[in-house]
Amino acid sequence: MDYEPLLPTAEDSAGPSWAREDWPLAASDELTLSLDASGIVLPPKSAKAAPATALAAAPDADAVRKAAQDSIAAQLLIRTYRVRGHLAANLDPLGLTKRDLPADLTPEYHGFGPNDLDRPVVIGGALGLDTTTIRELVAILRANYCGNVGLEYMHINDVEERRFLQERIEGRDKEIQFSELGKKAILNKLIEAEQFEKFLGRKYVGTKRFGLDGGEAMIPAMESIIKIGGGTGIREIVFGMPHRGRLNMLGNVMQKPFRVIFHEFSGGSANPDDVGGSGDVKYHLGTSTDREFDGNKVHLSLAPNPSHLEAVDPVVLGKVRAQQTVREDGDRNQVMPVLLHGDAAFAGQGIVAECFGFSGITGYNTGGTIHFVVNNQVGFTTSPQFARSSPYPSDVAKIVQAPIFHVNGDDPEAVTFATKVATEFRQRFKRDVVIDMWCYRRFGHNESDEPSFTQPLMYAAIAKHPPVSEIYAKRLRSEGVIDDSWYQANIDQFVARLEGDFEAAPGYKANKADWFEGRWSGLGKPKEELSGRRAAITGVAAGELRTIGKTLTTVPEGFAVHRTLARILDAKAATLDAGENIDWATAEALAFGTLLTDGYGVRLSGQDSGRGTFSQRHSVWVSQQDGSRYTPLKSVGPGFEVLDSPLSEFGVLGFEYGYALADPKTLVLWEAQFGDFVNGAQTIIDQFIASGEAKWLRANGLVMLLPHGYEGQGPEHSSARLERFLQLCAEDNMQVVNATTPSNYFHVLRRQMLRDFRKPLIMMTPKSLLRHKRAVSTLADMDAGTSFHRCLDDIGGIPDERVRRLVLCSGKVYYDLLEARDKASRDDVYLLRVEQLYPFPADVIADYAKRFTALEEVVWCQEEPRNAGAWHFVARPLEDTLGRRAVYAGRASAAATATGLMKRHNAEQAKLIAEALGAAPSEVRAAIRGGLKSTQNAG
Ligand SMILES: Cc1ncc(C[n+]2csc(CCOP(=O)(O)OP(=O)(O)O)c2C)c(N)n1
Repeated sequence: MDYEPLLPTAEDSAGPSWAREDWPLAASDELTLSLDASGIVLPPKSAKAAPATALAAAPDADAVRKAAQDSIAAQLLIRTYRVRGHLAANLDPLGLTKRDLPADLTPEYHGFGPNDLDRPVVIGGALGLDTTTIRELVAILRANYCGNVGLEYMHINDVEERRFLQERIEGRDKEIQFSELGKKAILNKLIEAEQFEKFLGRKYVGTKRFGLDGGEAMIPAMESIIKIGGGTGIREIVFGMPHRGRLNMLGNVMQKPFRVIFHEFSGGSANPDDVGGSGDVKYHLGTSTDREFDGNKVHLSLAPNPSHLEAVDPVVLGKVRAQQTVREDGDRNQVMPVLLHGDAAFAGQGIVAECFGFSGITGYNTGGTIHFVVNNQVGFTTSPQFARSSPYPSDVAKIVQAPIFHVNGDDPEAVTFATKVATEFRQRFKRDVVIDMWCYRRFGHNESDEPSFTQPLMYAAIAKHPPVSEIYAKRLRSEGVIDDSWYQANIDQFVARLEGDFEAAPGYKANKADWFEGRWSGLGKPKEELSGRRAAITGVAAGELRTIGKTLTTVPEGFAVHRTLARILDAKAATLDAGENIDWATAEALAFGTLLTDGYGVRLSGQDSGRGTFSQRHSVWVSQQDGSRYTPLKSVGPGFEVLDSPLSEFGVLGFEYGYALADPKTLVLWEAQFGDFVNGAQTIIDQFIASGEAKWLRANGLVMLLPHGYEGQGPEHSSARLERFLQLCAEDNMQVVNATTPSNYFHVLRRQMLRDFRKPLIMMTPKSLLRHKRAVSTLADMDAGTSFHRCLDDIGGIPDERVRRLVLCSGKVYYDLLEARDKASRDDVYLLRVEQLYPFPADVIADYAKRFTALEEVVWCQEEPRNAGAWHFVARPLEDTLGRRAVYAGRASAAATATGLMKRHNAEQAKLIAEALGAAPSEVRAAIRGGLKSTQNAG
């Protein structure tokens, strides 16, 4: 700090004073000032009248006036400290950050000169005082707001929340006081944190570990969250964190055996060798454990994560939400998310804001997250002034009015205190809270990186700076809490334990992987081959389907359903009665309803998913009279939720992936508004959905519904980028389906739950087919004994021996081909629909090809451009399967996914259909001319 302490007092020179460990305040300490939502100081409910002492001595008008002026100015001074005191807090352990004392925190600014400091001033109960002097007031405020903790909370609207925080920090004698036992526990955790890093540094010289050195106070802080959380009802915490200090967290908080960590340092795996997968670097791995404090057992899990900073945040939140549902923790008191962050990532990554945005939303709220920022004041080589536009890395948290504790990481008691109050706040108000721990990074970004190229001054200061454990041990020695031998014995004991584990590490052998336990027990890896049938009998007796259909089409007595919806429901009821012309939305609802009656949960989330972007789903009805909502599927089973999500892809998809991680017994679906928007969530797709099982042995049954199809709606409403998903397919990691019938959709959704394994399902879903006359199914197609088909027959009844041209396709283009083929009365063309693209159904295709003895040509037809769609994915397997190369019929390669011009779209579509059917060049030209004339949507 480069300013002189104000008005030094005995209390000031003794260092910052803070709240006592045994909070809450005694009744007599209660604050009597309150603030309304606008932050205006209101008279306290129980405020005593201004004490006679201040005024009695000066009964004349001038004195009364002066006393009133003093009181008003003193109140403003108090308020200024509450709002801005944190700006003068002592936060930087290195003392390098220039934090000038704001002028409005001085008494002079509020009109108090040197001669006014010792006059009694009435403050009406603020800070627990009726009367004080300005000298004393400033000393208290400085101790409360400008010590080693700075609190930002005056941006919070809620009076109760502000009062709660004020009560914990404001007033005379608010010193942080830990018992001797508590102090020793804190020091012991610091010793463990520090010695663990040093040990790794000695044994694995130059190996990356992203050490916590400089930020060791994070470890006792985490312990404090678990302890206080456990005492307030928490039974489970899901942690998400980046690389920094992760190994330390794994060993010292999550109790991952050190010998396993050392085994990994030597290139080994924590899992048995035969379990498969790619494995991941040791500082991305997760684990789980049970800890007990004060007799309270808390289950802890640390989610595995990729390098992509903050990407795990929504995954953790989704996991927590699922666990809260599974535990029936409706008030969200038992399961809590804790997210740790680096300062640069917290300020820079947009997903952080998306996650804050979830905190108050039905369907995504997790009852508040504790955010802990390891603010080492540098991001790789980048200094804060280049990394953010705000004074702190934590300003993003203000979008939800979260309180923010800034705390000096060299004062572990202050850090522990802040986490304690933060945990209490979360538990009391079920809202997000942030702890921004200022610290430093003793070495480079990793242990072989040279930091002084870019941070010479900081690293010169760090070289001279003692570790936090030494600073704290010195303090405890001076307080008489420990002596040298205690300190050294604790270090020796811990290092000896590490040595023992180090010796044992080479002999470590994993028994079994932990991925099919708890709620996952009974599930496992698929037993059938990748190319095999892997079916489940997903059909349901027509009678049962009709019963569910009845609920789906019955309007409750007195509910004012929209007129058009009433007509839709009548039509739907008629199709169900007839058992014919079942459309997509009905098939989907029947799949959901039957899963609910089977005892599974169903959670569908996406933008406007309740009604459906294309007005097709109507899973939530809104009363036209009073706006109330009715969700028919909830009457089928309480485990149904359909959510109109926030307008986010990255965050919401991550959340749903996390939900599905925790609950394999709920069909979790995320729906993109149009498939095109899915690339906003690319990190979740690449880093979690496609590769999570291979890296971390965590299966996942998430379904992605991606509206896809070329209908002339332009470059951003046509393609869900099927090709990108197919490129990611390998090692049986997920399933990609582009179904053409409602019944196949019904089956694939049910199959997702009814098999004894879970794999993500990527579904290209229809837009125009939602109302296409031929894209309908019968109840018989879904009746008992039926199941999903990986390929679907030609419905034209063409005799096998006449087939000379086999046209394979997937998705909507089938119906265009069908129409054109029928119009041309071609009986030599067989249209084979590949409904599931991955795992590729080579066996089924081979069986079909065998039937066609007169076959001359095989064609792959797609409506996507040549550099997109399935072509590059299927070309080689088709050749391998059929022994001949397929001819391509589709759009030319293109930079934009689709044209925005309807005429051009129609011409392109007509051309590719004509080519697929083997039309003569003149016929193709005619088709193009026909397409160019048409402004109607032909696709
Ligand atoms: C999304 C993303 N972009 C870039 C990187 C590369 N990267 C790894 S660590 C790091 C700096 C992170 O700084 P900070 O968040 O302050 O954490 P620290 O390493 O200082 O603890 C960067 C840029 C990454 N891992 N993730």
